[in-house]
Amino acid sequence: MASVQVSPKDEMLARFLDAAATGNVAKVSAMITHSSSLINESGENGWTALMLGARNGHFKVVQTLLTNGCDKSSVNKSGQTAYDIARFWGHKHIASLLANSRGGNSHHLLPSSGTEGHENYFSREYLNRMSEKRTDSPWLKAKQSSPASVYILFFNLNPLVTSGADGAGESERDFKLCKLRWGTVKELLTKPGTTVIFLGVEKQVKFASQPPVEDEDGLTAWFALNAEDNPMEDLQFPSPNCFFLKSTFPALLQLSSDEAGVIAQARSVLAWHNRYSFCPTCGSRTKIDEGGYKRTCLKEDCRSLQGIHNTCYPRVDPVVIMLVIHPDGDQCLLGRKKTFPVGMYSCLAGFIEPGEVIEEAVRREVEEESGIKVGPVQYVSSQPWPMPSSLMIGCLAVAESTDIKVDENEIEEARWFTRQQVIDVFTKNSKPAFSMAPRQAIAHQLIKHWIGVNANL
Ligand SMILES: NC(=O)c1ccc[n+]([C@@H]2O[C@H](COP(=O)([O-])OP(=O)(O)OC[C@H]3O[C@@H](n4cnc5c(N)ncnc54)[C@H](O)[C@@H]3O)[C@@H](O)[C@H]2O)c1
Ligand SMILES: [Mg+2]
Ligand SMILES: [Mg+2]
Ligand SMILES: [Mg+2]
Ligand SMILES: [Zn+2]
Repeated sequence: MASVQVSPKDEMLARFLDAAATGNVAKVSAMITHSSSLINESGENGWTALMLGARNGHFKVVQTLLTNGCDKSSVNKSGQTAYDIARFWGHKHIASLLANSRGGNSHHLLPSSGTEGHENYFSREYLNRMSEKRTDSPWLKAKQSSPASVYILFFNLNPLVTSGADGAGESERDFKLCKLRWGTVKELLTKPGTTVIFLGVEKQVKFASQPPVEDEDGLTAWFALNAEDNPMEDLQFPSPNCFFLKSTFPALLQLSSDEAGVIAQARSVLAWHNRYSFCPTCGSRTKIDEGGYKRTCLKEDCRSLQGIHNTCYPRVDPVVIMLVIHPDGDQCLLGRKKTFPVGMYSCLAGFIEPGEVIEEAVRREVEEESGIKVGPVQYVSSQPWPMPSSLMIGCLAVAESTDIKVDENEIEEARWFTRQQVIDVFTKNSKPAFSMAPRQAIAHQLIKHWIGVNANL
């Protein structure tokens, strides 16, 4: 009996399809490098390598084929695409990968809701900054000595606060800013190491504790002071319960929303003065201008006096912080730094570099820290983080790969957590898989946003 002749071409195709069906990524990759036309060839019943990889749940095979330009739209003799097959067999993240790479769009994994209504801790603008008044010296001078003006005091960049809750641990307390009057701080204002900045005027509502003193123009100005030496001995404080916060974190997270916003502004500007004592261009002495919003070099021929220079103004360091969503849409990537409390995981974050847009910074930082490649990025909300002057730019992002490889210099571990594990942490349903950053951190709000929007929590 004559045996059926198999051509070398058919034999190669059979080996290629078998490699895809059994998840042999190395072989698939090697064969398409050697013979690129194989990639879209079909065998029995019109099944391509992509369909076989999708059928058997081989994510990396599918990914390799897609990366090498495989046609995702081909159908088998039953009219199914690789995407249909992956869905039918329940390989959700392969289906997502295929769906996303159809036209390269995985935006459907991102919530379509707007970002209005997001208010993060440290974000509330309680004061009207009135920047136009910063150059109005007579107005500023009058406001400084007005009995209606409010002073908040810092020592070592820690605010003077009062706390009602006796005996409670520092982290559970509700701190309130001590609002001082000119009469109390006027001696301090004359001391050489004291920095004073104008914060703005109260928008409308006054703090209940504030005495009803008003200026003629009806504007209550706020100033912030940073003292170089501990001012406690020299000053008479209105309440014996006033004290300077000892630690910045987490104590600064225990203020009311109104006061946290004022602290974000004041602490960042004061920290800038504290750390930029001399002209960054020539090293000479500087003087403080514009209500504390500018430092001008005192050396006449300094280059920083020619034109406008960012070295003269308070700095803000933009940081991207992102919740990365798995291609299956049902998991998110969280990491932990060595310094985190045991069991705590949070969003990845990193400073934006010069010449970089937000989206690219998200992609670079995620890949640097976790090895994950990121596709679409969606802005959600932002948060000033006055330690000393970051602006956290909160985003959701969709991963295009899933294998984690952490940069151990930056983070200790990164993991995918399922939506259910995250929900369990929020609802305290069962033994949680991890602990969350505090609610005042934008990381917490980003995670909640993802869960809330997708799971109607
Ligand atoms: N609010 C939140 O929920 C939240 C969450 C995570 C991180 N953060 C803050 O985000 C910031 C950045 O995150 P990261 O540390 O992961 O960044 P990162 O991943 O970029 O790594 C930090 C390193 O970047 C370098 N760097 C570059 N520019 C810098 C700059 N302007 N200031 C300081 N270091 C700079 C330093 O070597 C530093 O060690 C941190 O300050 C952190 O406090 C806030
Ligand atoms: Mg980093
Ligand atoms: Mg980082
Ligand atoms: Mg970085
Ligand atoms: Zn100079």
